[in-house]
Amino acid sequence: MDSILVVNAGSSSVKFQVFAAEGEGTLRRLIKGQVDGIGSRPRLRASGAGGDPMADRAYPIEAVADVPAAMDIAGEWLRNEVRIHPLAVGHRVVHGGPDYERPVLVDHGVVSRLERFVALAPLHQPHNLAPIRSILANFPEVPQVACFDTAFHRTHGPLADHYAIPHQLHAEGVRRYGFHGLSYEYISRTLPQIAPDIAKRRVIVAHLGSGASMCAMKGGQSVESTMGFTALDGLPMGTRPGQLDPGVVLYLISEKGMSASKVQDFLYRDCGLKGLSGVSNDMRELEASPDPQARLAVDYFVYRIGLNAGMLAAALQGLDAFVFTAGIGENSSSIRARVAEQLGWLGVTLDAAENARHARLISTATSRIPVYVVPTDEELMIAQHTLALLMNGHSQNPRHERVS
Ligand SMILES: Nc1ncnc2c1ncn2[C@@H]1O[C@H](COP(=O)(O)OP(=O)(O)O)[C@@H](O)[C@H]1O
Ligand SMILES: CC(=O)OP(=O)(O)O
Ligand SMILES: [Mg+2]
Repeated sequence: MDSILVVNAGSSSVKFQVFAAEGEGTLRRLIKGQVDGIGSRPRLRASGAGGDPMADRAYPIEAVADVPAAMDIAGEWLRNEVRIHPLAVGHRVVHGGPDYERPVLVDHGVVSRLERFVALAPLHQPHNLAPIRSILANFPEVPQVACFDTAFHRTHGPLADHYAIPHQLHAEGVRRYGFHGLSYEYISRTLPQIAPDIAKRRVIVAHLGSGASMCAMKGGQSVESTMGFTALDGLPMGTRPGQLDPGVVLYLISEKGMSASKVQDFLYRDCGLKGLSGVSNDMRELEASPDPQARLAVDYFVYRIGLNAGMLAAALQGLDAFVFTAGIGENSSSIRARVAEQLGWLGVTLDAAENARHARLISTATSRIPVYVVPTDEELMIAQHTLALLMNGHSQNPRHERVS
């Protein structure tokens, strides 16, 4: 059977899915899996078409210390135990820079152009490109498609796209790209099935995972994002600080004598929930911890989501709905409840029981702003783009099938 393998390396997880490509551009999910808890509680889990478990293995923290180690575990399982031979492979590539506004078939030239953005996404880009390079070297006949986090945000107008810096830097690519675009694209294509009228209006989507950002959408298109040139800006994340006065970076260099690479490591790996709590980068561990610093980190996360929601509501000149997605947004009813409290002044009232059972609609019938939980599916988005590129040579409007 013709299958498409999708690989999505995030900052705390490697996610993968295998789809059967059936006639007329239809996809059927065969396998869904992930290695998550990298650096905290590593675990490989995978399930088959009907959700039947295929693997569930825990690893000691030192056995899966980073994303490449997680990638090896997922790759070995798929090769040696599932024995898949995909027709094509679709990859999430976090940074597409100014050149790529849609998915692209990969060759050596594309890989070298994407390597230029490694410095702009050091937690992701190297891990996105490593499997592409390895498949190019070992299975050059297998088509590969790169799908970009940045592409969905290319609808930003000039005000959202600029920093107040000399124009020459913007011309050479120092812009507010925005990330998590495959997740937002999936929500944008799914919302019309859930709430058709609302999908046409002003919506804030909060992608709260290990990396976290929010997107202001109007009519299903991105008009503003909390992330910018890199995936460091905006909300606090597992190990990244989110919005930070650039003066702090100058202080680290001039007063602490830190080199550029030390500062890079610090900002990408030692800050955020991990740095502030001193306990963990993993929201599950912070929520379970009695440590006051862990509580401060969770409070800060919730507070900054509220502040940024105010900013995005201003960009949209109002708000018609709020959507939670990604690891924390889909699974933590207590974070959702606390964020909703912050959004009370905008007209949000949660239904505690619906929130506790992770319902699709979690606001009360009288809430002025409806609040939804929509599990994201970046891998399905990537599979659709990959199939569309293989079939038509372009991927502007992939079919959006619901898959089991
Ligand atoms: N039940 C849960 N409660 C709270 N947080 C959760 C839960 N399940 C997952 N998470 C959090 O979600 C985050 C991972 O989200 P995910 O979207 O998979 O991240 P990424 O793709 O960036 O690696 C982690 O911080 C993890 O602790
Ligand atoms: C861009 C980004 O932060 O991605 P992730 O949340 O998957 O780490
Ligand atoms: Mg992710």
